[in-house]
Amino acid sequence: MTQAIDSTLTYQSGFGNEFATEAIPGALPQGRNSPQLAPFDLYPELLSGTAFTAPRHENRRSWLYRRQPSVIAGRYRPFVQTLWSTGVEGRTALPPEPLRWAPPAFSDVPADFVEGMTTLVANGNAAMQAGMGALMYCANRSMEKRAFVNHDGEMLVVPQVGRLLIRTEMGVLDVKPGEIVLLPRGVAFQVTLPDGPARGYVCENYGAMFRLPELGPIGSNGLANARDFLSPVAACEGGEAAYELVKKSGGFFWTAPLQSSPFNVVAWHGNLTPVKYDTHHFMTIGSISFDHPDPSIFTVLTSPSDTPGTANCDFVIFPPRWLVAEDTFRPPWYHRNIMSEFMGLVYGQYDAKPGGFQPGGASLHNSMVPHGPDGEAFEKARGATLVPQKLENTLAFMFESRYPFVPTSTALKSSTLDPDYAACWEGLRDYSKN
Ligand SMILES: O=C(O)Cc1cc(O)ccc1O
Ligand SMILES: [Fe+2]
Repeated sequence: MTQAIDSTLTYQSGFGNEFATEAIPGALPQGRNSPQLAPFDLYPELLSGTAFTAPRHENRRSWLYRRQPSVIAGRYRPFVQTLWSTGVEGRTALPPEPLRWAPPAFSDVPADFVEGMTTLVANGNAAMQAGMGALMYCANRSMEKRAFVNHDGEMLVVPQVGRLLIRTEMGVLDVKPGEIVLLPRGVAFQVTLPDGPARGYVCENYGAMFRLPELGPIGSNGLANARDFLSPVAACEGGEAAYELVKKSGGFFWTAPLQSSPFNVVAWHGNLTPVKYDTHHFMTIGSISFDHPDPSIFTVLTSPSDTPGTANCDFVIFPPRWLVAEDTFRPPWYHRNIMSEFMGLVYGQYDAKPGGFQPGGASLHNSMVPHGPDGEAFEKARGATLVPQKLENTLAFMFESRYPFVPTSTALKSSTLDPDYAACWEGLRDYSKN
């Protein structure tokens, strides 16, 4: 009952499609979901990602046909993971100024994807299904016979260093820097590191599931196209190997022994599935006349809140693109935003911060905190000859949320916190006095 995993994995394309996939032909019941006896005596199990009664266009669920139901597990005991915190823990007095972190160093202490996770900033409350955490992982070993399930939110993973081979209940995904992967709430997964140490960013989204943004006047194509999202095919793991199941629930971590693999789904159908997306497929839109547009044109995925147009979280990328705007200050403007901005850099340079913002680093510009291009970027842009210019080999991103982020005490105490970030704007002198 095993489907081989190799570097040429098969995927199904589309976002939110009704998929149907069988590791063994005939494993899906036809014309019904839960027959008295399912093919091969598999157990039908429903995974609901939205309320049963969610509107049809938002409703997400999948039927899994598995060798044993996921309720089979030993007793749960507490599991220690103190760096991965959830939501806003108490009040932290935070100066209303920008913050920036250098990339976290790889350590020799063995850590897998779960052990190597650290929350930098978070907002909201997982139990209230609002808000999100922005985390970074630094992993140097695979999750050997360990599976992880997150009850608190879906996980949007943005690898920055190293490939991730992610086995999920629905199948296997191979993800590298430049790609992203979205792991639904409650789906078991296991991360192995085929190329050695890995580092990256995670949005742990406690709120409504990420979806593609509306395109409005852009029309029916563009930005992230639905067909470029790839979902795994069913890949049941064979054998009776024992596993450890680690769960995160209500901000607490638990561990339970499993007698056999939780990746025992032989077939599944439905529209709730992990997906990966290669950001190179993003159809970027920008100004071909004048003025710097709002960064919402770079939205890949959005998690809405109850207020229209005011996201729980927007996932926004700054990919390679041409700058052609005339009579325009081309980098981002100086601004204050009611939305809160957490940023990371996967590779290359970010045009507003040519120095100081390093790949693997992070920045936080919270609600109403003034920010914009650093002195170097400003000087370059105000004097630039405005010929068409291509920004190449660059990928920055933003988790933008309506809820201000609270940094964790770990993040505030970290040696990676830049004590001198504000200095990057010191050179912005008053030119009007000339
Ligand atoms: O602050 C930032 O660097 C992110 C950002 C980019 C942009 O082009 C416009 C607004 C904005 O917040
Ligand atoms: Fe900004």
